[in-house]
Amino acid sequence: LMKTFPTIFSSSLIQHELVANYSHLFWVQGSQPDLLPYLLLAHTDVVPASESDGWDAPPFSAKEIDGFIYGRGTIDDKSSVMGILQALEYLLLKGYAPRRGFYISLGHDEEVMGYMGAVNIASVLKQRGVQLLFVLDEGFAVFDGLISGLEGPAALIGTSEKGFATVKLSVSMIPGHSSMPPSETSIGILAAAVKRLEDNPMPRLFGYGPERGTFEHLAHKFSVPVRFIMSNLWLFSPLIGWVLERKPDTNAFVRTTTAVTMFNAGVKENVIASLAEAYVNLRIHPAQSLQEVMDLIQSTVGDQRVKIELIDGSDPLPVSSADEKSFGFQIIKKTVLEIFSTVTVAPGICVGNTDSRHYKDLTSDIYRFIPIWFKPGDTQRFHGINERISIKNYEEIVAFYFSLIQNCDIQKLPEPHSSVHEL
Ligand SMILES: CCCCCCCC/C=C\CCCCCCCC(=O)NCC(=O)O
Ligand SMILES: [Zn+2]
Ligand SMILES: [Zn+2]
Repeated sequence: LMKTFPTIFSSSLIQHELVANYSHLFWVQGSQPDLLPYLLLAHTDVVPASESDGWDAPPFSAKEIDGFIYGRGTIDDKSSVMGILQALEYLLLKGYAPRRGFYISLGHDEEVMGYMGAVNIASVLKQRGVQLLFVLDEGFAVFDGLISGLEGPAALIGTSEKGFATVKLSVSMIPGHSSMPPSETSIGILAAAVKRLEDNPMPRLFGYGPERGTFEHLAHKFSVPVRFIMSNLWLFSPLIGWVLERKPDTNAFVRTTTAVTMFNAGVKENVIASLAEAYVNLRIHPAQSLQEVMDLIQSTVGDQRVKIELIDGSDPLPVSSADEKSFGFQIIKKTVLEIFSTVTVAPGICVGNTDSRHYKDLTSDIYRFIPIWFKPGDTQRFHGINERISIKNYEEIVAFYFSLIQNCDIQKLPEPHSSVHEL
């Protein structure tokens, strides 16, 4: 970073510090100290990737194919790390000095919950008495063609994020010779418990959380018969929920999702396994609590031999403002529309978790959005194979932050236009 962005690291306007050895915190001084600062967030770590899973290019090669850069992290979250810094480097080179000061925080362990990076940066800022106007992190994006009937792309700005639970299920039994097996093994008991969880998804809750506002915002962009349905969610929520749950990416809006992500058991082919363990990762719909989810897991597993432990978890996050007076939301929206004039901007509930949740004591307004385009098939690239970003889209991301930083320099939002009736 120091080699690529020399102006940032030598600017007298910028203080840079390392937190918890590997996370970066930048303070960009504004000329008007009375303006409340904001925070741009991203992270430098990535989830693992293995070429043998079927990548078209080695996952750490950043190889360009047909206008796309392939590599783990190109979506999550290097485009944002580099986009923010590239935009700031350009601005400084042009002689720009912001009026409103801002922080840039780059965590190093977001994919393992941010307990070292984001947690320590948030605590440093808290000790310094910092209050933030808003926080902008990764999370949601521009979605194009993911919901049938929706005309044109939609930029969803995450005004909240789902809660989560990581639950360990385990079954222990006395090991023995595989030639004299008991009628049930630890592996069989655990597999049956896991299957019951997969066969009995958490209840459909579409319409009971902030996702309702998303679809109300988007209603006018649906083709005519669907528009009527979307405009009457009080009546049609069950029907829409039923349609959305058919695809994994839209099912995430509908309910608490249940993903069995790890399963380990056995040490040798002729020994009855003494221990079988599985990890289940759930993302909690805003209309449910962590405790309610734990109770449902208990009753669905319904077998005292399966030990159920909550390893980590949190309730869904508070909902940030998205009205006409919301500085952060309106500035992000304005900036999106400057870059992509044809998209519809709407608030949404981010289906994954982000470092931004660790900053909730420093601000009441947290937004999750990077202007990355997701077309059909692209959501599977997130933590999956062939993660990639188009060079054009990367330029748009840089342009987005370049513009956003300048747009934040206004003192306050212009007054909303009064209607004739109000006059
Ligand atoms: C017009 C509406 C279409 C909506 C389709 C939404 C599909 C959502 C697809 C992708 C977004 C996924 C966001 C996840 C961001 C989380 C970042 C992350 O990996 N955090 C770690 C973690 O959650 O474990
Ligand atoms: Zn991420
Ligand atoms: Zn991630």
